[in-house]
Amino acid sequence: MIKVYNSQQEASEAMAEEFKNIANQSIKERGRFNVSLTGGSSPKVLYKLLAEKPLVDQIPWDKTFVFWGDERCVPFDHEDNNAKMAFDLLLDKVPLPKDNTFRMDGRSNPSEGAQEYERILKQHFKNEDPAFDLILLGMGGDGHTASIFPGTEVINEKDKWVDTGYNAELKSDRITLTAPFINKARNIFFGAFGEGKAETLKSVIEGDYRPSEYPSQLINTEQGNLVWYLDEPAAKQIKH
Ligand SMILES: O=C1O[C@H](COP(=O)(O)O)[C@@H](O)[C@H](O)[C@H]1O
Repeated sequence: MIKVYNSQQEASEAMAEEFKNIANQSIKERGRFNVSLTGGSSPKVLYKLLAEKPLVDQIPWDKTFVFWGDERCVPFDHEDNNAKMAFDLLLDKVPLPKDNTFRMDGRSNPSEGAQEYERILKQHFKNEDPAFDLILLGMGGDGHTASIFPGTEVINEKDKWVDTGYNAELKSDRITLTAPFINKARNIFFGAFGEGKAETLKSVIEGDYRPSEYPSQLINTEQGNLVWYLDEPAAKQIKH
């Protein structure tokens, strides 16, 4: 489903409302809310909104478990660290127990970091279907999502839940959830804002299936809801 709003602010308000609904529904049905966060620019307004009243008081943070969809292999206090951004804008401002957060760490060895994160996920989901209640994703201007970049090996991964990624432009190692694991989620929100995303969005949503060029095309939930939250400038080249 594609939802288009006048601005990133309006789209983020709608995402925040749905985030709250999914959190409460998940806790009602399964006792906890498992969410995977994204980095980049697209979730920043959403994170701020979730930390503000009234929403902050409407989410049962003590039953919320926070993971990440991808991470850059940089120290936690580095300005490019995805988890740091989420802590700064959201997680440090809400009553979320610190033990309920699970950061990726690939600083010393990305491959070992990916294996370790898969072990953490398997332990967390050992008594239930390994499906996130909600995964937040962004889409880069090159069509990547999480840290699944064009032309990289992780695009073809079928079995692992977590793998290494590589950003050739920045020459930086990454850790990322794989597309098959992301696709198990009950809900996936893709946020993309600004005119700079318009052309790539058209290729991803309406173009031929070429996932090695546009890895975001790999994302397609098996059993859940996939919603694109866009602003008008990002959506200007697609039918909606
Ligand atoms: O490198 C990354 O980029 C994507 C997209 O970011 P955006 O700034 O274009 O929204 C992001 O989803 C991912 O978490 C991040 O590591």
